[in-house]
Amino acid sequence: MHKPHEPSAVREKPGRALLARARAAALLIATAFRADARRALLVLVLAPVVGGCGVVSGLAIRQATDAALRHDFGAALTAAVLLVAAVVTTYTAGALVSVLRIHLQQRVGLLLDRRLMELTGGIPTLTHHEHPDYLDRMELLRTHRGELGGAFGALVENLRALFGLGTTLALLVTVHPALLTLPLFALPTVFAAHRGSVLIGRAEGESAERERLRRALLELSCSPAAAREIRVYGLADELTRRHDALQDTVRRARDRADTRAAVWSGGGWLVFATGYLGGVLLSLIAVARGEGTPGDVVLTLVLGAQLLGSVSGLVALGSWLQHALRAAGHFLWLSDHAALPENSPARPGADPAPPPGPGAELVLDHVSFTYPGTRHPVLDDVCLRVPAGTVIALVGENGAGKTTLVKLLCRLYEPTSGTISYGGEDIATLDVGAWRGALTACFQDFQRFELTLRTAVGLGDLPRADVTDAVTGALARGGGAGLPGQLPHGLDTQLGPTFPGGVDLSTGQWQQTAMSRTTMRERPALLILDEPTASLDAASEHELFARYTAAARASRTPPVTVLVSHRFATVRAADLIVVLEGQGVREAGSHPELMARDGLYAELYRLGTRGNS
Ligand SMILES: Nc1ncnc2c1ncn2[C@@H]1O[C@H](COP(=O)(O)OP(=O)(O)OP(=O)(O)O)[C@@H](O)[C@H]1O
Repeated sequence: MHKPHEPSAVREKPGRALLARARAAALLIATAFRADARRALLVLVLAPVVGGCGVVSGLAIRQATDAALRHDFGAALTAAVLLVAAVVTTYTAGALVSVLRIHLQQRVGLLLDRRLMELTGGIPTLTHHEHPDYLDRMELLRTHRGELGGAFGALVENLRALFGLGTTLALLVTVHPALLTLPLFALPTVFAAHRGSVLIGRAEGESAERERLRRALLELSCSPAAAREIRVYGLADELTRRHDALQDTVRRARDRADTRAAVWSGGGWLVFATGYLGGVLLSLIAVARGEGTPGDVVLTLVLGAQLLGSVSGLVALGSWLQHALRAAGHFLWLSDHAALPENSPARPGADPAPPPGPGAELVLDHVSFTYPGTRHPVLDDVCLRVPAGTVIALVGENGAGKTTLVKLLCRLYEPTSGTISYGGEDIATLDVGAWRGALTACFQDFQRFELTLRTAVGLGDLPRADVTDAVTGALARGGGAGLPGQLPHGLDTQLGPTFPGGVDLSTGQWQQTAMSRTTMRERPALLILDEPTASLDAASEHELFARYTAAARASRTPPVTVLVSHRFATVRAADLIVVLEGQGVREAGSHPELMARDGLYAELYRLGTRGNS
């Protein structure tokens, strides 16, 4: 199992890093072309042109200097016109490149955001949420998401700077071949910047898990849901202390990396400054010996300064590019992860069958399940046969595995061994989307969708989400018939305090929207009710479940209804009661059968109803 203080697997193997960067660059260029092919092409052509303009300016300055010293007015004027043209092109084309770059950056960022939603939402099970690697990558992606958008811009700017550097060097050679060695003095600067960026990236990777925990504490402290308990238990200071401790370790690790990166960078610049000084001396000596013109000295000074600008620009841009490519690399990791066979909605090689229609038998055949990353099975060798139309209640102490069984039925996890079949078909071989479309479920920790009441209920059956009769029918079945009348704009009331004019509901009212959402699908094969009514009183819960089960039983194609509840007044009405204990089924039968057996159920029942007798 992953230990909190182990270095994260986010760290890259050096051999693979180059390939990963190349893939990331290809992803950015391809996304830019998908976003806007014409502008992407224009910016990729214009960027080198702008980069090369600096050299034209240098040539014009040399020409103007020598012509002025010769008192050649015509040649000096031509050089001046060339200089102005080069400067104007640099600024106008440069401005155009910047505008295009920003436009494309935004489009690329939006496309990648959208893809990110597809990737995270498209993984059919919840298993990936158990992987520390996945969580760490997501944390890094969240932190550096902004850089993803800017990544294409980093590529363009590097292209411009690289072209500028190349042409500057080509011209320096014409002054003195030895000046070609000048870039060698720039190499330590580039290496130092790369080294610094690697150190910073490594520190970020290694502290990603602590940073994720820090952020979780921050979110917890700001969460309205946690606000009451934080105050009642006086947790604010403790949360802040834990947050600060994590922040300190993260900051220390990152500060250490920043300092080491700065030392590398300073050393690199010192080497370059020495080379530049040597280059200028060389051209001065050449003029003193009559081997060059004063224009050459001016050119060396101008190009040397330009080289300095190009190299420093390239170094800064290079580290921008490194960060951007690293962010794109996290994105690619996620993309690869989502493409793994176990994360694919369809099993490889299988042609998923549609699920059998409602009104069929549900069978659990030797089902075992262990949560990923853990050792002990939560369910072990569970066998159950549930005929069509049965209302089955799952009972057991906290942690007995009731919700886990429900998650397996919804295919949010796959059994570690054994099969679950419906109508004779192993549900693992069915199309996962179609299987989920055939069931409906209300969970203990249901979602409070901050939408209009109509949509919050209607999205229980998306194709009919806007059909008023369908929504009001679902509200009636789900115990929320009175809700529209209690809200200022009826079905069209915006729910939730986040939105302007949004109305917050009581816990019971939120529960009614969730229960109503569950009844939007009219002919489900499987109806799952996993303690969604915990905050209703026992009598209301009993009445609601009685209504649900009566409607289910009256259907011509009755679903299997799976009920999880700790309330025995509700449970006793089920056709089949399954008591889970010690990873398996301890007892199963109807209420009279189990009471006659006088086993665990009878004991729990007596305990659960003692207060009511
Ligand atoms: N995502 C998870 N990763 C690892 N273990 C988990 C996970 N979810 C649940 N468990 C463990 O599985 C066991 C069964 O949990 P489950 O939620 O199924 O119990 P339950 O019977 O529904 O409990 P309750 O009545 O409290 O809702 C518990 O020991 C729990 O700690």
